[in-house]
Amino acid sequence: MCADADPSGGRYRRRVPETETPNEALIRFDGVGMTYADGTVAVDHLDLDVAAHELLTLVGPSGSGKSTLLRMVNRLVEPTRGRVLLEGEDVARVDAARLRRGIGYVIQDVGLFPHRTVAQNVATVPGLLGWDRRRTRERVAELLTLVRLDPAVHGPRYPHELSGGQRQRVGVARALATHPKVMLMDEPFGAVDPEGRRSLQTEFRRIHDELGTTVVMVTHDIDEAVLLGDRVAVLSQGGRLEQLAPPAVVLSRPANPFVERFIGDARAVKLLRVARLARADVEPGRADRPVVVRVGEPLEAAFSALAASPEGVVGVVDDGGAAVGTLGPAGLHAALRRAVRTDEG
Ligand SMILES: Nc1ncnc2c1ncn2[C@@H]1O[C@H](COP(=O)(O)OP(=O)(O)OP(=O)(O)O)[C@@H](O)[C@H]1O
Repeated sequence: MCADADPSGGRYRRRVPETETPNEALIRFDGVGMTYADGTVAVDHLDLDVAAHELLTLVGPSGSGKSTLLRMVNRLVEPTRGRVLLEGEDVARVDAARLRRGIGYVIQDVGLFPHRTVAQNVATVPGLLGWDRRRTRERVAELLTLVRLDPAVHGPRYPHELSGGQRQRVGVARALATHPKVMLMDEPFGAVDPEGRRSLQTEFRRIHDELGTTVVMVTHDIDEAVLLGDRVAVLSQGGRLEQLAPPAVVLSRPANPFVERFIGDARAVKLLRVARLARADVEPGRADRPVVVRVGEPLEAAFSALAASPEGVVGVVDDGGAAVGTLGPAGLHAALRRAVRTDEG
């Protein structure tokens, strides 16, 4: 399949190094189930593959088993049936401490050590692994810069001297310290106010695109799930997988009434936000129009620009600002159709 036929708009595939098989499963939930000691069936029976470099969001109402599933990967929960394979290896056979050192884990309130500075917090796992001071210091500075904190200013501070959003950034930096292949995130931005949350989400997406770390993220917020995920897994009670698909497909073709209800209102608006303009949608030529949109921008921007254009045509430029061509209503329609196309259907 060529990149333009990819329902994620090429976002995911572009990040996969060419030497790797794009759809190789890094994490496999193989017939997993979890019944807690009091008889609660959190997850009944679930099969699910997470591809290398993918950002998979697990979304569903409270009690649908999202955290239980996530915690099976780093063995904070041992499934009562089935197995979880990480790079083909049953995690139950891997020493738990070693397993966890290789997996980043970010939770809602971060769990930073209050009496250690930001820099010391980020250096926690490198310290456990015996990295020398210089290597650790360089890595800490690199990571704080990556999450847009200033190592000189924020590094020496204590967690209580930061805002909630900044603490969450430190949590992300700490989880990335040892270049983990996998990041598990449980409502990572849940405690942050809505405005800070949106900028953290955008930045986390950028970091993910840059690093290509495989991420499984739990959220109960469908907007967050479709904004961030390469694919979205919608769960209901008992860890039942109601739909697993790229965001544009979930939004345009919910698998059943449960998913439709869970998405709620404004599906079309959400779809315009997650689907992105690709070169294939553009009429090649000069972008000599007063209103201009960029390849890769959400279709929402193209839609607004078209609505504002008296002629119903806007210019399109690439990332570097070079002219690519023009976009009219037919191109926008084609872009939407491409976004919602799916191999399964
Ligand atoms: N240690 C436990 N003992 C007994 N039941 C538990 C335990 N942990 C979770 N559960 C139950 O398992 C079910 C799934 O819980 P889980 O935390 O995985 O759901 P969730 O989808 O992450 O929910 P939330 O969005 O509220 O965090 C719930 O009914 C919960 O009460």
